Amino acid sequence: MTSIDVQDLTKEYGARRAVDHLTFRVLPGRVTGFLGPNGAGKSTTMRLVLGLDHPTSGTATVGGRAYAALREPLRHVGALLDAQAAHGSRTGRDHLRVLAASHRIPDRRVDEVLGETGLGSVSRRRVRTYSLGMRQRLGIAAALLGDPQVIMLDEPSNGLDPEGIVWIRTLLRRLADEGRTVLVSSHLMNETASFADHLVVLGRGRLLADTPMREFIDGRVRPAVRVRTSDPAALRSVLAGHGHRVVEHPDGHWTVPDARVDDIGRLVSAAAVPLLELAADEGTLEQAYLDLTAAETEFAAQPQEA
Ligand SMILES: Nc1ncnc2c1ncn2[C@@H]1O[C@H](COP(=O)(O)OP(=O)(O)OP(=O)(O)O)[C@@H](O)[C@H]1O
Repeated sequence: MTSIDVQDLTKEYGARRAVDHLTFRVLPGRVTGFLGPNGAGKSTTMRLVLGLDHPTSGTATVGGRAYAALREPLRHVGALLDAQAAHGSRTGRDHLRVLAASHRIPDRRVDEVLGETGLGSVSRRRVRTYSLGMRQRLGIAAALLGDPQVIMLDEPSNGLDPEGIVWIRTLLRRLADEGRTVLVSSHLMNETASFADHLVVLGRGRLLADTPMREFIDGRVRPAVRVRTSDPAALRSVLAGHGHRVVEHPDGHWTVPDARVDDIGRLVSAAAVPLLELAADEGTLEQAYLDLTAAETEFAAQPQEA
């Protein structure tokens, strides 16, 4: 089983502790979203896993071994940390061929990953002419080159167009379904919610959460019901009669906080109140995340004095 294991990991840069006694495990067969405010230590953790930096203390291993101890590491771990890493004067194809040659990976595989990442038609152009989205795709192609069991991507949706965002979502799901270990950092909550099964959340270098995504949301966002009626007086009366508060929105829909859709549905239909809409208002990852990280954000905007 090829997991990423981070054990009591600490990294200090001078007086600044970027990663602080961090312990978590990323398991195969699912996509783990890696979240945290700016400066929380996500990239540093990924760099430590890849042996690009040395921990002050603790360990980070892949399949039980330090990255530096892996022979032909691209065959074990594929990573995208910095989309600008490719040489601008090389073509995309040559960039991948150089990487492939260093790991005895056949050129055939270069063409496969170029096709898979949609870069086939631009593969003979120099990287310096690539858009940010194309560079991201090239970085992802490099990560996939060695057909690794473990994939780590730092902000892979960055610069991708809507079609690219759908593509990356499908790719991540497929990689997890193939039994690979997939760790993906992102600042985009809707995006992360669309592909992650599990979350690891950092704040100021420490672990804030390591839970399945559904539990993460349900544990922090209370259930509510969204409702719309053509008879507001009747709806208000039946809900108030059963002790429910309502929040009325300008577009005409109401929210009933701390309520379950089945209960509200029963009450309203028993009272024969006409309904135009009735739905469970499920919490979003964004709501849950902001609730958790409110105290951990180093660079929040300050309210302006009037
Ligand atoms: N090479 C370095 N030298 C000094 N400080 C560093 C270095 N790399 C990271 N840091 C500091 O460590 C902390 C964690 O940074 P890191 O880039 O890991 O956070 P992050 O969660 O990836 O942030 P972001 O979401 O903004 O990418 C920050 O305070 C950062 O300034």
